Amino acid sequence: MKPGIEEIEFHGIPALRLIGPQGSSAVISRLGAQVLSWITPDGRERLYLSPQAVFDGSVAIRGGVPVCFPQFSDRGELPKHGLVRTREWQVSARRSGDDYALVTLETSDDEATRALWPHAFRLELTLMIEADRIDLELCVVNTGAREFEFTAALHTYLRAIQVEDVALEGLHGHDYRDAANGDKVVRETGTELLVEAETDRVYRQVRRPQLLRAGNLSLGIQQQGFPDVVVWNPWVEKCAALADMPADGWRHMLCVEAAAADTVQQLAAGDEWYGRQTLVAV
Ligand SMILES: O=P(O)(O)OC[C@H]1O[C@@H](O)[C@H](O)[C@@H](O)[C@@H]1O
Repeated sequence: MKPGIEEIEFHGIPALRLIGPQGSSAVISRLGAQVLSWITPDGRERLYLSPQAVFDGSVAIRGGVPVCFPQFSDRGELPKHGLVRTREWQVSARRSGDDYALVTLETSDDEATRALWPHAFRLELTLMIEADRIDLELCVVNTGAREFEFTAALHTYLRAIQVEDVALEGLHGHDYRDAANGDKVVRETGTELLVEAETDRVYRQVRRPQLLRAGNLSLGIQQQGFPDVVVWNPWVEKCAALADMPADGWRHMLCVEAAAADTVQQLAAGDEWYGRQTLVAV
């Protein structure tokens, strides 16, 4: 099948399916511009989407790649992870060629966002699929007359058969803020990160790619523009407290997020900022 783009309903909401080369595909919803599925040519789903996720816009969809902006997590006065996860985005570009398909969705400030955050902005989220990879790019445009500050993330939920069998390489030597341990700042001394308990870390100023080794679901992960990498798994107890996760959900996911979480970004009036995350099946 030639690469292309189809309008579909996914769990009852409008979405786009990108057909990539060699049987690959991805789904992105207009709600939150959230990538909800990525299937590689081997037929495997690479993203985690909770079977109890809610799709009515009352809360963010649990899984895939939520877009966090203009605030990461609860590090500020705004709702957790910002304002755009439950917004309807518009499709502003779509194209495909022999070896790729690409869509861009966008959203901008309105009365509801300005009531909470008094700034004018436009966000564009571009998803491109090729045979063995997806690229996600978040573009932030300051359309107002004053500089603003923001934090942001592509909050990627990677699927794991069993998270206890996963090892994440590439973070050695970086400092991280350990949100699961009183926000202590710790230097990573291990060559691989194993998930053996609740994990909620912001690795700072990461310039190397990571390798997620997980049996035959291994992935290369790379980012540009985003300075930090967040690694999150709620483990048993915190997962049990999440209404939209099944009891064993923690076992089948690991969030490896491209983020500007601890490094606040400043954007002058009229300027644009770009952050990207690339996932490659290896
Ligand atoms: O439940 P939410 O709002 O999707 O957030 C999930 C998690 O997102 C992670 O990025 C944060 O580091 C965690 O602290 C947080 O719990």
